[in-house]
Amino acid sequence: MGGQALEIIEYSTRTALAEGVSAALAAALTQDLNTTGRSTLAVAGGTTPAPIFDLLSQEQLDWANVEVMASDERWVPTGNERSNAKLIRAHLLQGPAANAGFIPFYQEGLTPEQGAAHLSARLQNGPSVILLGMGEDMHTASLFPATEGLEAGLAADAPACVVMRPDSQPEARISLSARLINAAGAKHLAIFGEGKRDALQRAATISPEKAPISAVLPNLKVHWAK
Ligand SMILES: O=C1O[C@H](COP(=O)(O)O)[C@@H](O)[C@H](O)[C@H]1O
Repeated sequence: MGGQALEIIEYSTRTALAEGVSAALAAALTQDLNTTGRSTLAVAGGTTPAPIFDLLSQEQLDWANVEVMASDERWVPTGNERSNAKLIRAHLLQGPAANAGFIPFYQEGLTPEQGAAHLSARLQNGPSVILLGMGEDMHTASLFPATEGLEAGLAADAPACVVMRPDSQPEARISLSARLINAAGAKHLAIFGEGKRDALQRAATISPEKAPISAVLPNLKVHWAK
């Protein structure tokens, strides 16, 4: 496998990364709003993006015409500490950005499969702007290596959303498929630490089945800080 060229924007601090990524997302949203009057933003959950959300939420954008969703969700109620929706509500849908719409993935009373089917019907166009995260195991969104459901999530004709039940995780997940992620006009990845940078560089030489992040590398803008 030849490997894919990676352009990594390095920042001297995590704060500088948050400023840079927030500005890049705001610029991509502004471009959409100026050209079509609307935009859709998907964002990672987990431990990395809260400082980016805090800054982005304060941008003076036409948030009423922006719809926000997670790149993936743990199948837990919104009040649960592990809910990505809870993180997004607490850090992104605040201040001016409180005017944005929000598309929740978790639906009380539905199985993950039912939830994914509903979302796939609703999200045919997918997000225009996306902020991804990545684990050291090279998962992105909730496309986890060597997990049932990954083949469907990587397929060229994948539905918008797939269900994943990674052995390493305590609950089922719903993830945007690689097809939908790659359809976004602006794709950003924010990662911290040497371990994730090394993993990303390794992933560029490995198949998506073993390193799902490698399925979304084309046109991906990578932001890294120690
Ligand atoms: O489980 C998840 O993991 C990834 C990476 O999270 P981090 O805590 O290592 O930053 C995240 O991008 C994804 O949205 C989340 O659900």
